[in-house]
Amino acid sequence: MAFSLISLGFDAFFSAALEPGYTAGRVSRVDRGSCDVLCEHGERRLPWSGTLTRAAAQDPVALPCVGDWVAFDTAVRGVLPRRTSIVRAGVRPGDSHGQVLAANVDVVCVVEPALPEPDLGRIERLLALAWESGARPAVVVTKADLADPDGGRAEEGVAAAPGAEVRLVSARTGAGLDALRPAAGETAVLLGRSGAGKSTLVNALAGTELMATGAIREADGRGRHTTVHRELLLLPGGGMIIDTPGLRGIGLHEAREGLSLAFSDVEELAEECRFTDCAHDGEPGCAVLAAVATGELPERRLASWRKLRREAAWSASRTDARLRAERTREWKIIQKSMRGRNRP
Ligand SMILES: Nc1nc2c(ncn2[C@@H]2O[C@H](COP(=O)(O)OP(=O)(O)OP(=O)(O)O)[C@@H](O)[C@H]2O)c(=O)[nH]1
Ligand SMILES: [Zn+2]
Repeated sequence: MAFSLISLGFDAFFSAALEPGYTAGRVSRVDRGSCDVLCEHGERRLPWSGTLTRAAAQDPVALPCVGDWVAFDTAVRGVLPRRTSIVRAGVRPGDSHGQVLAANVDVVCVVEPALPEPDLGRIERLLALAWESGARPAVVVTKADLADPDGGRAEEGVAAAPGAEVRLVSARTGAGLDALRPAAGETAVLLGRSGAGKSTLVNALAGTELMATGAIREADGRGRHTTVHRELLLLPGGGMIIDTPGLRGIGLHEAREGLSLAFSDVEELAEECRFTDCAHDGEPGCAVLAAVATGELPERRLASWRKLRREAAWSASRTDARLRAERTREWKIIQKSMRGRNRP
């Protein structure tokens, strides 16, 4: 099956970056050393080129990830600039590079089940990641059929997500599903813990089409619901969705801007503090603590903001240390070559 690039979300932003002689395609899935690419010729499995492998040795962020637009011939030559990218902190110890979870998505859905009760701290963490990505964030509370009919927790969920859409859905009853469907040419990604109901949601949105995929998967023994790969899927109606395996211990990576947006209510309060460098730690005239005292700002949320800010600052300091080391190394190489040149 051939794909029209426009229906996959290709536009002038990407075509401007495509060098002549290469074909453009969208990465639907990544494996070790190769990826599946959707393009005008259908679906292709392509290896990395040598140049790409070398670039990735310097910075793993150069490798294609699901949702990327790539330039290829017989191999993937390069990744086109990402319009949006969801970046988590590196997973290996001592890793100061980020890991790109998905690229060029329009909507990031933070998926959290209604039961057991939604983990507001996890929602806030993933929302910071979502805001930082440049895409539209949304909170999707799944398994609405199991939720308390009074919906008290859903309101708390809304308070934890200022500026983001909050949607209550049930894959079981179909409630709220249609509002979730990405528009034609748009891409949504689902982020959330294992068991949150992401794959069930994808199946419900895909209807019969993906059930066939499920059957194919059963035939190759991979099982139907075990999401082990991030994968870009085409939905009826022309939208695309990226299902991800449940994320455990997702760390923030340079998420300062994302945190400001995810905690815009706290930051707005902080602007009202008497001292511009107020640490909200008992200083006189602190608007943040005043809001906690009146109950306007939940104490839990303030604690969550502090924790995530510390984490983001730590990750940024690691990146700064790496950049300094790289700069020193480059400087030494330059000095060495200059010394060589000056020698008689
Ligand atoms: N009652 C109810 N159960 C649901 C609903 N959606 C999902 N479930 C159940 O929740 C469990 C987990 O759903 P999955 O879709 O596999 O969760 P996941 O987020 O994809 O998990 P990973 O693939 O491991 O990341 C399954 O037993 C589903 O049947 C819903 O709307 N209502
Ligand atoms: Zn203050």
